[in-house]
Amino acid sequence: MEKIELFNTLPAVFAGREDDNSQVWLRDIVFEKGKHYLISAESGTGKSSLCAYVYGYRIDYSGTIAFDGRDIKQLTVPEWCRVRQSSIAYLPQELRLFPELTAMENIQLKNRLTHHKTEKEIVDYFDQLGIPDKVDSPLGKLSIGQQQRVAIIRTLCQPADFILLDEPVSHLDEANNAIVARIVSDEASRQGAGIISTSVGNNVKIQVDKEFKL
Ligand SMILES: Nc1ncnc2c1ncn2[C@@H]1O[C@H](COP(=O)(O)OP(=O)(O)OP(=O)(O)O)[C@@H](O)[C@H]1O
Repeated sequence: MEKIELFNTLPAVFAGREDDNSQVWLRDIVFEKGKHYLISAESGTGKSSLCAYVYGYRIDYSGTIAFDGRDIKQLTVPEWCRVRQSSIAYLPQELRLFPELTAMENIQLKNRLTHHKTEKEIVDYFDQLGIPDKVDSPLGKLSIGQQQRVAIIRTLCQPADFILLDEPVSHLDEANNAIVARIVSDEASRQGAGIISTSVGNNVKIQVDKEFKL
């Protein structure tokens, strides 16, 4: 997938609103593979909704979202499966991890489907992110910031044209933010992938090609 486009898109919940100040809603914009886009906004302005639309979780919007010119509301279930297997890697804001499984088991749920990383590469990520002792810990016993790092590793265990990160460092300190920025941009460069990240202020410190205010 080379590009994701939005044409005059607006969440249904905002219907009737002019949205003059938004650089995303009710505008025509394009996200190109290989570039980093930051979507910054206040709480409640629709960052997570936008991510859910692009990942196909929700369709409660007007206007059109297109992958390489194709309206995504027309995609079939097998096409959505392919998108999620090989085109878009997604870090949801609410992480969507399983508390009763270990950190590694959570990641392997994804990686066993994609075979994208070796176990050693995954353990290396735990080391780099400062949680080497948490590999076999039940996820529910990790702090929220540690859980966020596990979810980031899981996101990287997926081939992608676009890496979609919904508030990826909201629970992390500056040092871990910098580490996440490095490993995400390394992975994006390896694959030539684009990055779309959202932020309410604490944005991941990856050089931005274009910022949109929601
Ligand atoms: N599943 C949903 N279905 C319909 N409307 C929703 C849904 N989730 C959120 N909304 C509404 O969409 C609007 C934007 O919410 P959203 O979660 O996208 O904002 P956000 O910018 O990500 O906020 P935050 O920074 O607090 O996470 C809110 O008015 C919210 O009530």
